[in-house]
Amino acid sequence: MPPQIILASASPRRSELLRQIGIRHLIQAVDLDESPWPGEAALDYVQRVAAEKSAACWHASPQKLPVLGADTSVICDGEILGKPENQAHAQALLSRLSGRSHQVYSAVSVRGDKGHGLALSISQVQFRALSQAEILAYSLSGEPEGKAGAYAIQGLASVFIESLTGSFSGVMGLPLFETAELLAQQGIKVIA
Ligand SMILES: Cc1cn([C@H]2C[C@H](O)[C@@H](COP(=O)(O)OP(=O)(O)OP(=O)(O)O)O2)c(=O)[nH]c1=O
Repeated sequence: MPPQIILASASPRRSELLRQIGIRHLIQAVDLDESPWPGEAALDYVQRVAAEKSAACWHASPQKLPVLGADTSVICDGEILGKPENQAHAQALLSRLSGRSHQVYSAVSVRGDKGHGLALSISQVQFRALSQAEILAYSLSGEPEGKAGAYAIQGLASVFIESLTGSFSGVMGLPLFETAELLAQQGIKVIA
């Protein structure tokens, strides 16, 4: 069966989530400067970066398949936490999240012959208090690497999460409700 879309992302989580809903895709990751602009609000930032990822791939792509780009950011006290640079940074990020709630913003952008669609998913995640031993062990597990906020809801960190309001798939990197709506705009149906 031929691919239905191009996924403009190096994230294995996004590919896994697309597979979960049966969307056949090629992977063509794009390399962008993902730094926030000075004074840029987090809500604007995630949407801009998702749109830039799909645009870069769409303009470079010879196959005229719809292109999907996404961006996921963890926001604590209005600040974008980003991915950990090393284990010490991962521990610092986890200490910030311990015993409190934060937001996860996930934006999806789909471009195709039928135009451009952009959607945003906002989730609220409550972490229980983490001990120093847990923060250390988790940072050594390798799981924080490459993950916004230094944790993976789909992994071991699930035991830190007291509650989630919003979208599990959105926190993991690709909100599937919004994704299905954007794909439908391009004539791609997930179910019937
Ligand atoms: C919060 C959270 C994030 N993540 C991941 C999803 C994304 O891969 C990553 C956020 O970084 P992104 O910059 O959104 O994506 P990426 O760099 O992995 O891939 P690309 O830019 O090529 O699209 O964090 C999880 O896997 N689980 C989680 O619980």
